Amino acid sequence: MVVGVLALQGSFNEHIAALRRLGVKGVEVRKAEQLQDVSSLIIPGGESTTMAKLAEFHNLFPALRNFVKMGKPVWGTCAGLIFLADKVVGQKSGGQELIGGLDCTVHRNFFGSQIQSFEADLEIPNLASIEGGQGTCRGVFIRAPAVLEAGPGVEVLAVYPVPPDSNLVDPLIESQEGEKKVIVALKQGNLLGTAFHPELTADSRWHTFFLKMASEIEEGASNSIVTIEGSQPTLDQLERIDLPIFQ
Ligand SMILES: NC(=O)CC[C@H](N)C(=O)O
Repeated sequence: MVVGVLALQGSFNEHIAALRRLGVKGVEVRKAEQLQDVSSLIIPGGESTTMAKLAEFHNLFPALRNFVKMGKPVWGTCAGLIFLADKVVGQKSGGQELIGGLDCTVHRNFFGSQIQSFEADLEIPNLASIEGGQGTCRGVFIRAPAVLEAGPGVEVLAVYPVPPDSNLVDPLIESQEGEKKVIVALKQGNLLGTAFHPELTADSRWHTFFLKMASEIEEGASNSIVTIEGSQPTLDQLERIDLPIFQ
């Protein structure tokens, strides 16, 4: 399995570095034909309107949509999540092209502007039960989107409370205590979406989760994950690796 990382704009280098720390080779994807050489794809965070313009300029959308429709594993983080959503609100005037496929509505800048970026611990029971480790992960939210509603086929992997000053009328999830929440991580078949940036933390569980998901989807196929020769780290080594931003 070769993991492609859409490398038009945004945090593609950080995803490739996160994969490298797991001993997995990530390949930069900038052209439609390069999608034929990868079996899964990460769409990084960045700025979705700019990324969409670049994707349009390089005529990438038909190939990206086809990749999703073929059932290939795709993980969108932040702007990448916006790309994967079937419906987006809060777009710049004129909107932007989307890949679609993830049955949900995303608010593009739900948590506000750049200066309202924040970090928070997120409860991740499903992820922790599969990947082990503690029951929370650090969410780095940079001008982050949120999922306002999702279809029945969507598995919710993390939620976050709606800020009290939000003008959102009808969030999807209301807890027993009446607290309103939005979805910030979700999965539907071959598609994974996170509104935050796991590639900016030392916690590799979202990447290992995606790699497992991709392997499962590809099960039976002859190709397996391409590792960087001689660099497969032991768990012990992984713990000692320097962090890009947050521990
Ligand atoms: N960190 C991010 O990817 C921010 C995404 C941003 N809200 C957008 O519209 O594109």
